[in-house]
Amino acid sequence: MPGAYVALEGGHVVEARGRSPGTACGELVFTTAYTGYEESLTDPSYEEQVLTFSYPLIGNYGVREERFESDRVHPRAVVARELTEDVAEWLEAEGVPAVDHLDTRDLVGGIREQGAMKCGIAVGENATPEDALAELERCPGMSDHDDIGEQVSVSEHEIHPGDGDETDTTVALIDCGAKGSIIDSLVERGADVHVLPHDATAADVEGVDADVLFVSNGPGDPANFEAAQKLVETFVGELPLAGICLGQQIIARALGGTTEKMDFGHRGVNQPVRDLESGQVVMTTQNHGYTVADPGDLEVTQINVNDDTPEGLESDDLDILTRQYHPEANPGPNDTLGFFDDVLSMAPRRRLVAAD
Ligand SMILES: NC(=O)CC[C@H](N)C(=O)O
Repeated sequence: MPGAYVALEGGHVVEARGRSPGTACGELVFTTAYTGYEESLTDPSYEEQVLTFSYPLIGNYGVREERFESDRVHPRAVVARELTEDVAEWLEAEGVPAVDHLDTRDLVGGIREQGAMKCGIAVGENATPEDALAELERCPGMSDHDDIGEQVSVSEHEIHPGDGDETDTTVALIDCGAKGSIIDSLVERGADVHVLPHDATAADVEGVDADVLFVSNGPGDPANFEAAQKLVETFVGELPLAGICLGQQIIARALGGTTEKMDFGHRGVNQPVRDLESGQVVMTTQNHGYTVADPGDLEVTQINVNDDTPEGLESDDLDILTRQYHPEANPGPNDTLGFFDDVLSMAPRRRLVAAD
């Protein structure tokens, strides 16, 4: 596979070693996570992005399906300093182009200085720098993917019954590209989880008799999830609301807030977050390129220690609880798993049982 090229916005082309053939384009982003490559590569939030690993060796403990967060690889292409044979074979089987043996430090430095950028990739026997540039040329901007929810969401209602005999909570989870661990974290706590498509209607939510409306993580610009935002607007004050990452952004927008694109985002497993009430700092897993700029009617209760961006939003009056980071971890630390207990404690039926 002699030809392997990465064309960067501005026209600079970097030569690499081809590990999985094909052509692709996407938004070039990096994660600093040093483990959890299977979880990251199957996280639907990476749809339409090209994922660069800043940790130099990726694949050193193999590839196991039980660690996947969804049923396929989501980044359009993968870049690393060194990919093991296992990972290269997996990506080739999935039809996802991959390159290594390039200076990822330089690449990451460039993204930090210039921000996340478009890139084009061409890998194969006859691939040329011009092929990579042609990919770059045809690459849409992240916000132009207005059908991105369709690419990652379930198309039909799915039910995941809660663990244990008696369930006292039903969660309607709006699937904007949900990681499997979010569903598992709720099911493990006994909740029945009804996964609904990203464009579910109010009647769909009413049909499952939900105690909590939960908006999942997901890819792209939160402005492109109009249906989910409308659902939140419909149920605010009627049902407790919870959200993770894209879910936080959608809920903030529905409550009169705004979101904006960050320069290069937060992606990694050691992002420090401070709780403003307790002062406690916890380590979190993150993967986002947008942030809440104005929280609207919500209160900011947690912030990122590095740049003060909002990490937790709440409203006691309206029963709303959201996180910008990923409490479900996978990959990353389990410090914030208690979020799921806090979300379920907002459910009216749980409150009744707890009061008995
Ligand atoms: N993990 C996520 O939900 C990401 C949210 C959104 N796509 C962002 O990049 O900010």
